[in-house]
Amino acid sequence: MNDAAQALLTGLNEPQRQAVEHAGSPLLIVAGAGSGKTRVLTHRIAYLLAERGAHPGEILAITFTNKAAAEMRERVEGLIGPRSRAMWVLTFHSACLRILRREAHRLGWKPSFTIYDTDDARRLLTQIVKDLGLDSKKHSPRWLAAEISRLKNELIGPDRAAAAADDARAALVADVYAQYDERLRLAQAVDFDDIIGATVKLFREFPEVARSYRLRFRHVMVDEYQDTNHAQYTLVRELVGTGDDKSELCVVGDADQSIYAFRGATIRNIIEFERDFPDAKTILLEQNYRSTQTILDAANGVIRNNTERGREKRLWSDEGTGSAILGHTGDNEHDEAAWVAGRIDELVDDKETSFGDTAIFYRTNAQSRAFEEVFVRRGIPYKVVGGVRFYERKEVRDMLAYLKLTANPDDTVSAMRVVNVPKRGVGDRAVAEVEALAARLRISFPAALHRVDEAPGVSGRARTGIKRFCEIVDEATALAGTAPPEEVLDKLIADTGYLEGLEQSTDPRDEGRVENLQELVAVAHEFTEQVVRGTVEDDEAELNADVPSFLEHVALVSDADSIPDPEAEEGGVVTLMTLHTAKGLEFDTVFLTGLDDGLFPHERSMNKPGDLEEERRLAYVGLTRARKHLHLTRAGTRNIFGQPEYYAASRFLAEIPGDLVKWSESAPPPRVVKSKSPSFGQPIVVRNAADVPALDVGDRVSHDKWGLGRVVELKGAGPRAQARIDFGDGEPKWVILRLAPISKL
Ligand SMILES: Nc1ncnc2c1ncn2[C@@H]1O[C@H](COP(=O)(O)OP(=O)(O)OP(=O)(O)O)[C@@H](O)[C@H]1O
Ligand SMILES: [Mg+2]
Repeated sequence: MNDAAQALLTGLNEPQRQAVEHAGSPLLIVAGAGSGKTRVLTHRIAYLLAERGAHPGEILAITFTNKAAAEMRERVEGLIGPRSRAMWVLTFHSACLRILRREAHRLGWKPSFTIYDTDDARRLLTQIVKDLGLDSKKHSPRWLAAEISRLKNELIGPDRAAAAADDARAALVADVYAQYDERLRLAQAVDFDDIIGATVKLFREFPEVARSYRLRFRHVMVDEYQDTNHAQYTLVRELVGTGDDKSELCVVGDADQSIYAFRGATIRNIIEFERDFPDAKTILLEQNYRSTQTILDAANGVIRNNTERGREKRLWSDEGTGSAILGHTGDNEHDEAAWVAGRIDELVDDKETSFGDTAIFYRTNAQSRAFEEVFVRRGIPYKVVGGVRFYERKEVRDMLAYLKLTANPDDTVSAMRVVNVPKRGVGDRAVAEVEALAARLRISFPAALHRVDEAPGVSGRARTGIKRFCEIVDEATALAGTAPPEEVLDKLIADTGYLEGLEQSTDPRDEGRVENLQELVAVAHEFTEQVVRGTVEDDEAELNADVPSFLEHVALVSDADSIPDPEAEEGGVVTLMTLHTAKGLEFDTVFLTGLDDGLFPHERSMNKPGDLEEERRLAYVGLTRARKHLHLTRAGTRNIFGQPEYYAASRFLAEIPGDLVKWSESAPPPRVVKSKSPSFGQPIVVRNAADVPALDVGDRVSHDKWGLGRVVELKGAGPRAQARIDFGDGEPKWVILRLAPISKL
């Protein structure tokens, strides 16, 4: 064995080493949390290259979140250097998208097809419910979306759904499903579930295509295998194959951490791996390297109560007993949050932890608010993962809808969204007329907008508005052919008059909206730069600094991606997130909050044993994220619609051996409050193009919020002028001069 390979094996225990060295038959690694599953995957990748002569291009490693994929890429690069760039270390969705973009023509799609996210899909369903004359209260788009998603995750198409429908409800779902798919097709769009389903379809209908990918990816690896659904499982099977040319498969997972049943995940895939792949080998890992024995004992105490568990595992740790788990029952949710804040200050002051190594978990997003309030007051830097996410904000979505139209002229949902945004006199009636025209000509809605003259019922005012809309989109489309995405966005923001609208608004929230648009342009610019520098994940330079690549990048950004990099800021920031986003991550200090029965376990899960077990797995995931300091808190009383409601302690607490937890009597005394009040900034000003300050590189400027800075780079002119300014606090920031509250010194 060569030295590089040898070095990879040291620092692994015996079963881990076996897993890394195993060759040939399919390999399953089942093991509890923190036992090094992900570590085995990354070392295996490096070992394949170092010892078994694999080429980076032959490796496909799949995981569930972009954050996890990025982390895996980083770890592999740490082991083997820049050669890792040619590897596909991706989420299921991005791997499939890459394949689909290349092969779309075989399925009769244009390569520029659009991705509809949850919100787009729901809008389309709302439209269909309306068109079919259904009662949207009885058949909510949300419910229909969930039903259709469930069918897609099972790889059941509209025809099969219709054939299998044995009651009126199922028949109705099948009907809507058929309509929905047809409209997606007309709009040249796919939803999230389709991304996987269509790739399976591609492989099944074109075996030679499947074979070409199989011959390319000789090694396929899947992390968090317990969370695969049927479609993803099938995809893996098709990709790996069963014949003589099959590739090597290695999956790792933990049945106790399966928490995505609502997306069709089934632990069947892990439990029956040996049946699905008859010559499979299974390796168990039992040593946990993450947590103290105390934390493990607590986690084991809880998960032991599940009946559906797959293989029995006995996790142990060498880290010693460590400190006791601390518990606190608040008087209400504010008291709970205050105790958490006090404890964080204490640990940070004692240098036991840093903000960046601290996480707060809760069952539902709404619980973050109480923590945010007290953190702001106490000056604890924090970041919420999830909630109203940047890409879900209205103004951001509006601009992305325009941008999508420049990439896909048939994108119906986007066109409907913004044809009258900002208002240009295109009312519901005009939209209905154009829709009728589209149906008559069998073309997409935006295509029909371009032929509005053939729709006699459209009023003169609406007609003018529609023509203006088409003009804006067409001009931006032309620009998109040659310019990077931020320029196209800039032009759209200017041409649509979106900013002027916000400027005239007296709604204080519109200030934030302007900032969000500015941020969006900055995101696009950053993307372009990364592509140019080659620091975006890059397979044979398929990502370009253009609108379609940018949209793809944006579409794939998931919650977990906004988790801050602890190195980014000294000491980092505390991360607040739901238990679902916490999987695979680890932190020195963890607060598992809201342990009130009815909240966690959630009351919806209490009547079905299967659902309760899923909640318990969620608790297990939460508990096992902690390395050293674990805290369990509850509010006892919570305000629900203004009324105090009393909650009993979560039943999971009773499952933790009592001697492991030290419950506090009262909150630690409040500490000196650091001043850091939320800023309610200046009213926004959108400058006329003529008033944009003339700047040169090197000029000193003052920004209302960020203070003094120096210009390091300039681009664009007139209304689109941007400057990159170094405020001396990390990466220089890009600002749009027309928007930024900036003056030259
Ligand atoms: N043999 C080992 N020697 C030292 N550290 C190890 C070893 N194996 C794993 N670790 C460390 O233990 C921690 C947990 O490992 P890893 O994240 O790979 O576990 P996991 O099984 O994937 O956990 P999860 O189930 O939560 O995803 C990591 O910090 C990892 O570097
Ligand atoms: Mg892992």
